[in-house]
Amino acid sequence: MTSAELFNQIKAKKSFLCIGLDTDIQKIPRQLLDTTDPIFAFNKEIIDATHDLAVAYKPNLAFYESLGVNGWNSLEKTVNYIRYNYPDLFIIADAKRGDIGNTSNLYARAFFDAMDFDAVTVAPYMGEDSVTPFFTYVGKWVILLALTSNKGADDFQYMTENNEKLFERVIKTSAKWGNEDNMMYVVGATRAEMLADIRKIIPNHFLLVPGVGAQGGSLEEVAKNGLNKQCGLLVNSSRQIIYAGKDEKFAEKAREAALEVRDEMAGLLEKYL
Ligand SMILES: O=C(O)c1cc(=O)[nH]c(=O)n1[C@@H]1O[C@H](COP(=O)(O)O)[C@@H](O)[C@H]1O
Repeated sequence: MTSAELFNQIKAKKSFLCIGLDTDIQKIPRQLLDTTDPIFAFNKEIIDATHDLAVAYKPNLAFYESLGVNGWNSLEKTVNYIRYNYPDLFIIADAKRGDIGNTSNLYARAFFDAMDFDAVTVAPYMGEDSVTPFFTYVGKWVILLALTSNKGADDFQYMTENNEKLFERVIKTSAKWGNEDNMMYVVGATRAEMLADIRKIIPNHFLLVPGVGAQGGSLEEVAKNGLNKQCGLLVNSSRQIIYAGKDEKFAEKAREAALEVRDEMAGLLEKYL
């Protein structure tokens, strides 16, 4: 998918919402536990109830890998379900990978060939040859961690040399490895005050912004500082949406929560775009 195609979807849906499928076997409604694949059953209902309000879904791999081979099967079924039923949606493997080139090649094959994800989150620490193998798959994306939403972001990401913070250096250097149609950056919503500076370095790239909802980031702040002329934002919310309801009406409640976020996004697109 190109950035222009993504923007078309955003305009049509008046939404830049990415729903995080952080599906936790201990949090899903009990009645699903009797089905053959509770994780997939939960995801399917959430996706069916929200697909017209979101432009992307982001399964976080930890929730699937922690269940062993069954989790991996649920993940694959989820990706295929979205791909075949709602082909316009953008699917992100939140895997935070990256290794020596020879190994990154196989991570790329895993997410883009064995499975049909559109994008994978990648950690920048190992540098260029750990990232570029993902670009061999045309139409697929790397989403590089730049400034993360967690407290630990303070440990390294703000280190400064010659007036340049480490995350700014990561963005500046890595922007040369790819382009605006195969590379996005993660910037936490809890760090929205840095978005204006980040936009000076990469005015046109898409950003994946997690940290609204359960982590307390402000959607208004993110939009005000982060929107560009092609929207340029995918804002992720996981727990706030998928666990909005706990009983048999969980999918309906997830839709209500997603609708609330989508309506706010529609207003922000009108206000700032
Ligand atoms: O790469 C990510 O998606 C990510 C980066 C980051 O800086 N912060 C962050 O929360 N995430 C992920 O985004 C999701 C946030 O979930 P909620 O806090 O429940 O909305 C989780 O899957 C996190 O792993």
